[in-house]
Amino acid sequence: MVLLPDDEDPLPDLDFAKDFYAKYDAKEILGKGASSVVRRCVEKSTHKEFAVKIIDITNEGDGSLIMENQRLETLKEIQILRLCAQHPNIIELHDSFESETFMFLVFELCKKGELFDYMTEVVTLSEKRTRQIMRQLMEVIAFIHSKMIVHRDLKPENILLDDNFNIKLSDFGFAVIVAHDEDIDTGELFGTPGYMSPESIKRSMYPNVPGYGRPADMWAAGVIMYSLLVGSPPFYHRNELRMLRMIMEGKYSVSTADFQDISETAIDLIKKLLVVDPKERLTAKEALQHPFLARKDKMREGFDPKRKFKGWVYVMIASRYLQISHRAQPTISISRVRENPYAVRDFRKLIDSGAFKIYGHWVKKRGQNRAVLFENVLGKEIKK
Ligand SMILES: Nc1ncnc2c1ncn2[C@@H]1O[C@H](COP(=O)(O)OP(=O)(O)OP(=O)(O)O)[C@@H](O)[C@H]1O
Repeated sequence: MVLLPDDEDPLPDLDFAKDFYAKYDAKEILGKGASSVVRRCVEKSTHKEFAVKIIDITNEGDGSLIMENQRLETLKEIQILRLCAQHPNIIELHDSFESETFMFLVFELCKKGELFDYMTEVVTLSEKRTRQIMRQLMEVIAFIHSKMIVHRDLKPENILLDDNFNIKLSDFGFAVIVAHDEDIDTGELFGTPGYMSPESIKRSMYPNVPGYGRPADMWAAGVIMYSLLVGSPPFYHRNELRMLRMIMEGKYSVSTADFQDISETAIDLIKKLLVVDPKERLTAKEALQHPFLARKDKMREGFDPKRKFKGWVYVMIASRYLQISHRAQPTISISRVRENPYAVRDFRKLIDSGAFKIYGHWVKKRGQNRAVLFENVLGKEIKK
């Protein structure tokens, strides 16, 4: 057993992993999965950093019982990752090793971690930032779907970010290759409840409904887009069965205070992704043509004095407008804030970021306004 000074988790014995140790130095733990540990590692020949996913394929510490399923699933994941190797927004599998008891998958290192953590940190993303992420996500989906690969577990936890905040789709553990869009007809539920499509849930409940396929990924993309803009998922209920029912019925809201600052174009794309009938749902190629994603954000260009002068004129006009509108802004009355603090933009941001810091991003549920929590405290104080 090998132990690094900074963690308690043992590294696989040298004997079990000599091929890996011959090429790499294992470093600190980056994260853990259900049956895997991910560590930073350094390639000895190039001194380049990578992330190695070490999967234990035994269910006895001594390696006596090989979990053949785990091994076969990992081999299938490797095969799919190799098929996707050319895409810049898919995590690159650099190397892989198999010993009697462990499998080692060496991936490019994504230092910025998961999109999920980034969302928890920033609460909500601007439309511009959402557009950048969703465009990359749709390009990746269009790419894998052109190869008839269905990811089946798209969610912010499986989207890693590189140093430049480009997305890297990871975790192809549930991915399958299909021939047609109704090919996945297993009664077993795959994926993560909040991101599951209505058709995959129905398939698991009723044996005589059709199977599902690529559109299931587009549903998950809709859930991700909603969560990026709003900061909470569209479908949530503490009772999981109720949540699954909400998904099957496509019951979500785009009319709460959360949507006050969100453009019609963005809402329109969400609505066209979160369509219950998979045949009516946008494909990734179609989504890329949607005005929200097709819109070009201004790029930095070379110096142009005429444009620069024009820019200054706009700045002057805008600052004058801001001065006027600032003066004209209604003062926020205490009674208005007491009545509904969540309706006041600045308070909304404050409540959101406070709630996120304390509870994490699951706290905000559909139908539950976080202002209620705020009001309760305030109410009690007033009564005193
Ligand atoms: N290439 C990478 N670069 C940086 N961090 C990574 C990389 N791959 C995984 N991680 C980190 O390691 C953690 C565990 O990864 P892993 O893929 O094993 O997780 P998981 O998807 O939660 O597990 P499971 O495979 O059981 O579903 C992730 O949460 C992520 O933060």
